[in-house]
Order: sequence, then structure tokens, then C-alpha cells
Amino acid sequence: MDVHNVTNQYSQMLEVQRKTLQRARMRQGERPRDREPKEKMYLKFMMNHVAIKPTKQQQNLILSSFIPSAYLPCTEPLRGMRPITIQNLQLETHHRGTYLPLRVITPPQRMTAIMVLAEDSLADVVLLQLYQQEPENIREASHIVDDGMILLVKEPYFKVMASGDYGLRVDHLSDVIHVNPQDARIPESWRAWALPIRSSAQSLKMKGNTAMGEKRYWQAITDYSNALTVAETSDEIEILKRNRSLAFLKTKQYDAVLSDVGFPDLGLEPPEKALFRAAEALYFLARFEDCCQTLEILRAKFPNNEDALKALERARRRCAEQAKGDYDFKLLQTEAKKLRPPQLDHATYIGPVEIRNTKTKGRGLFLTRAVKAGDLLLCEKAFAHAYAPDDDKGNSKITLLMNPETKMGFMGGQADLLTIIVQKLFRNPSLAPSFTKLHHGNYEAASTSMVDGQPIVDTFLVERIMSLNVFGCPLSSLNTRSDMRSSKPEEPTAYHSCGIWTQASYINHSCTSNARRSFIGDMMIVRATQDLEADTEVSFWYKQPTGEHSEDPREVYKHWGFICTCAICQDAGTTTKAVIQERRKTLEKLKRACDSSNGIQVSQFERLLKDLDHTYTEPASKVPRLLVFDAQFLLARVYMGENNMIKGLECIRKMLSALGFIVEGFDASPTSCRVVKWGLMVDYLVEAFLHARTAFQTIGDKESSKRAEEYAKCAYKVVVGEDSSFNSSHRDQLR
Ligand SMILES: C[S@@+](CC[C@H](N)C(=O)[O-])C[C@H]1O[C@@H](n2cnc3c(N)ncnc32)[C@H](O)[C@@H]1O
Repeated sequence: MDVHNVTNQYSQMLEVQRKTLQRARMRQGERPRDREPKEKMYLKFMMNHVAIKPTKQQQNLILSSFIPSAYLPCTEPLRGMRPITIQNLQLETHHRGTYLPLRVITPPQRMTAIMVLAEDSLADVVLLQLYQQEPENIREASHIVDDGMILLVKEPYFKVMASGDYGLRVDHLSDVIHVNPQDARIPESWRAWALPIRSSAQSLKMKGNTAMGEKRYWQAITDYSNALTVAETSDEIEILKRNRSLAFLKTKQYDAVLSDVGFPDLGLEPPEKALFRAAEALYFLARFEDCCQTLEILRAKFPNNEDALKALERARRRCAEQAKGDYDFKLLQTEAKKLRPPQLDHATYIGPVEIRNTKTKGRGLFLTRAVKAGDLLLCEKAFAHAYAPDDDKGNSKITLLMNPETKMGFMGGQADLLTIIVQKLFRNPSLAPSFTKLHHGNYEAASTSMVDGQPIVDTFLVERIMSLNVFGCPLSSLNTRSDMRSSKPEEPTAYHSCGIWTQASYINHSCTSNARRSFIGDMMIVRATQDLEADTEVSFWYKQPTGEHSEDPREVYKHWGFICTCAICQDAGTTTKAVIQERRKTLEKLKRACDSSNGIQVSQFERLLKDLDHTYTEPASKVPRLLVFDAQFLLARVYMGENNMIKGLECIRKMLSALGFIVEGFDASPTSCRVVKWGLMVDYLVEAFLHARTAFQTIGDKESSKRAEEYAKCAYKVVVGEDSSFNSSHRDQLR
């Protein structure tokens, strides 16, 4: 939804990649005889390693990332699997039921994947590519995999790489296990030289503390974990775990924090640090009620802890947001303006909506009570968000993410978003259900969720869910609106920044939508665009309908696998070719009339608009006339520019009617203006109501002028997400 789909633009590239995959598949089962010798591979890798230092120009290149054919992660525990060696690997094969012990022989090289050369017990060498790893600014590649480390690759996938070389590709994080040199599953020859002197828990703890002091949190986790394997007393274990919990907190592994401090069973005399760390983890897991309760216990036991008081106040604010939708929107706007990435610290509010089954669209979001136009339905914090502005100064790169199997290509932060989600689920499995329950078409995911003590995160399931549920998003809708009003080129319809909002994802599409989404940073706000009865299904646009005729309705929402059956689409389906032709011709004439060097010829424009309007047969309140409203608004502005307020109002009334509104009093009659039924909520509606306000003011109808302003404010609230910025955004018009 609103992401930059480049499938057509890059169709050739997709096709080339698809053919490459096909060719590779033809070698399935082959044991290649032309693998390069160790020395040659090493030299090549190391030369590349030195050569690849991205220059400024390279940094600005758009990286492309290809999704391979989906395969399931290993769900078998290592116990019971057989070891395998490189010489027995077959191309394009997932070696189910086996694992490959490898010793890394080079430093890592970071491209889309992290790459190293690794050898097996027979000194055969293979290129290993690890995908979905954290970026360098979060975790150094050398901490993930480095020269001398020993790994077990579960169910290795051996393949022909894009370069034509052979290599192992690992897409699922839990398919690689790091082992220490004493592990019985690795070749003895590796064990012999690497046997370390047994360190004490105390010395390992000190090592961990030093690493913490130097902000090397991953190292600290390793050190404390090693200390725990040799710790003997329960006191020692408790302290080590408490220390480790801080390192887990710093690396955003909140489930592990809770486990290390023993939450929820913190004991009768819980230590201050344990309580505080539990509260912090609960906060970041968005368990604000639990967080408040923990902090209240902390405050009662340690009343002088000022940090706990601040944390409690913060958590209480989140609780108010979560329970009542009580947001300081002005603050949110200020934060979105300043913060980069614009990821705000606020809670999700789920308003009067709930998930229910629909008859034909899977699940949907339904109203639990009646609402008014402008009412808040959701204010949702992103589950995951990748900020990728065009100037490349975000936390995510603009990448071309191509899937040759689904034949889709997207430009933006989606490659990074995929990694962000995979990592989040891997580190915090308690958060997985809210994401994995989302629509994923016919992809069949593995049913096991843990193996060998690690969560299983199926990268291809994540990709599938992301692809069907991702939303493109601006920095803020206010920003988009300001750009539009300062007439920067066209209003953007696709964004490079993107994210996942797990509640909003249940909203189905309709061209005759009754809700609209807007953004403030990574908060998505969904408001009703009409007065709605309880039990109504909420819908918004996946793509804003244009009213242009589509030759094949299956193509329009093909990506999501449905054909829209709303009133607009049904009407389009029964419109004859002759009428479509007539509309196109009239539209072209209207466009020419606009572009005329002598300015718009009003009478000719009026006549053409009437002709266009007459091509529709259904009442606009049932089937909005999407090709009409824009031109009608243009004409309103022309009339008002000539100070002809009555004609201006008439055009606004016609514009509203074309959008499906039912209105009264948008004229010089004594009846005050009133929206009887709201129609489609397009951006220009704010301006239209403001123009109506000016017209009413000029003709001395104060009551209608006030009402028109209220309607403008309501439309603004829906389009921007809030109305606290309305007055400052429209200072000139509101004078
Ligand atoms: C983001 S999900 C929406 C929630 C989804 N219905 C569910 O059950 O989770 C998108 C999917 O919903 C379905 N969908 C959305 N709008 C639809 C519509 N107007 N008609 C039919 N199916 C629709 C399609 O299967 C689409 O791929």
C-alpha cells in the first residue's frame, strides 16, 4: 500500500533473474567437480575484502536484493541429525536431516549478506552467506562471524551464486549455530588446538563488566553466558543473570531480560535493579500496564529512586494513550519533525473496532459502536518501521527488492524492513504472534516455533506477510500536505519509508472507503471519513482510485490477489466501451481547455464538465464520479478568483456531489450549509470547504461560514491525522 512498485520498470531484470534461477535449478542434485582449491578461493576472497571499501559514489548506488525460492527453516533439533561434508553437498539442494560443521577462515565481508570463507573437517572450503543479519551500526559483522569461529550450518543449502561460484546460502537465522571449541559435535582436530584454559565465573564476569563499560554489549552477553556455564552458587548465577539482563536490554532482547530477572516471579525481596530492568523490558514490549505495576512495586520499596518515578510517569502516559486514545498530537508532530528516524515513543490505541470474519475477504476490522466522521479508530505505533527518505539520510537504504518468483519488484526500505522484522521476532519471540497471524496468502509456514533453544523465524513467511501488509509512509501526512500546498510537483502516491502496523493490516480495501490513514512519524492514525453505524466494516484505499478505466480489473489489485467489487468497480464493469471513449475524449478536451494560453474559457469548461457528468448514469451518492470532482473544484477556484461567490459555491456543491456527498445549503439560500452524508475523503476537500467558508463569509452568511470551517477542520483531521495544526496551517485562509 503506497509503496514504490517498480515491477514494470524492472521487468527485464526480474526476467533475467528468473531465468538464472531456472538454469541453476537444472543443476539440482549435481555434485560440482570444478570447485576451486582453497588457496585460490582464499586469495580471491581476501583481494575482494581489501577492495570493497565503498566510495562515496558507490554509497549512493541503489542496491538490489533478490528473494530466492522460498524454503522452510530447519525445525529438527541437532540431536538426531547427521554431519555432512562439503564434498557431499549437491547443488540447489537443502540437505535435510544433516548439519555441516564449519570453521571460518577469513574475516567477514558485508554486502547484502555477511560473507566468509569456511572450511570443513576435510579442509574443503566454501563461501558462506548469512542473510538477515543486523546492520553494522547495530552489531559489527566480526561479532556475528569471524576468522576462527566454529559454526554448525543446519540443513545446508548449496547453490550456484549470482557470480557463478558455489556457496552456502543461509536465510533463516536459526539455521546457524555457533559452538565453542569444546563442543563434541565438531571435528576432534579443531578441538585439540582450541581447548582453552578453564576460566572462573568471576574472571568471566569481570570480562563481561569490562565489555559493558565499553558498550560492547554482544561481547558482554557472550562473557556472562560463558560465566553462567561455570558458575556454582545460586548467588553467583543471580548476579550474572542480572548483569546479563542489562546487556540484553541494550541489545533490545526484552524477552531475555524478563527471563534473566525472573519476571513475573521476582521473589519476595526483588532487587532494585531487577525491578527496574523488568519495567524497562515491559515498556519496550508495549506491556504498559505490567510496566506500571512493576514500577509501583519499585517505588514502594525504593521511594528515593527518581528514575523509577520518571519511568512511571512515562508509562502512565502510555497507558492513557492506550486506553483512551489520549494523545498530545502537537507533541507528536514536533517529535516527528525533529526525530530521525521518526520513530516516536507512544502507545497504540485501538478504538471502537475489532477483528471479525468477513464473507468474502478473509478477516476485516469492524466497528463495535457508531462513530462520526473524523472519529479516531486507531492510532497505531509501527510494529516495524524502515525510514528511507530520498536523500538517503535515513536508517534504511533505498534498495530494489526483487522477487523473481512472484515477479514483483519494490523500491524503498523494504529489504531493510525485512531484516528489521526478522531480527525483532528472533530477539523477542513473544511478539511474533501479532505479526505471524497477519494475512500471508497461501504460504504454508512451519508449525514449530523453537528449536535447539532458539526461536524459529521463517524469513520467507516474514517476506510474504510484509509484501501483503506493508504500508509506504511519509515523514508525516502534515509534511506531505505542506509539500502539496506549496505546489511541489505531484502529491506523492508512493513512499520509500515503510512499515508494518499489525492492527491496520486487518482493514480491507474498498474504493468507496469509509476510513483514511495518515501518519505522524511511525504512528499511523485511522479515522472514520463518514458517520458510520455499529458493525460496519472499516475500509480504506490500498490504492487511491482514479476513476480511469482499467482494461483488466484483475490487474488492479493483483498483488493482493483480489478484484474489488465496490459500487465504483461494479459500475465500471458495466460501462460500455463507447462511454469510456466519450469520457476520455471529454477529459482530453477539458485538459486542453485548462492548458490554453488564454486562460480557462469558463463557458466552454462548464459545458465540457456537464458532458462528462452526463456520461454517468448511477446517482453520485451511490457511485462517486471520480473524473469530475477535480475539474469541478478547479472551476470553483476560477469563479472565486473572479469574486463570483455564488457560482463558486455552486461548483463546490457539485464537487461534493461528485464525491458522493449529500449536502444542503451550499448556495445563497437562507438554509445553513450542512453535510447530510459524507462522501469520499480526498485531500482537496479541506481546500474546498475553506473556499466555501470564504464564499459564505463574503455573502454574509456567518452561520454557514462557521459550519464550512468546521467541515474543513474535520476533513483536515482525517487527512493529516489531527487538527491541532489546522489553524497554523491555514492561517492565511482563516483570517
Ligand atoms: C492487508 S490484508 C487485509 C486483511 C485480510 N483480509 C486478513 O484476513 O487478514 C490484505 C488481504 O485482504 C484481502 N482483501 C483486502 N481487500 C479486499 C477486497 N476488497 N476484496 C477481497 N479481498 C480483499 C486480500 O486477500 C488481501 O491480500
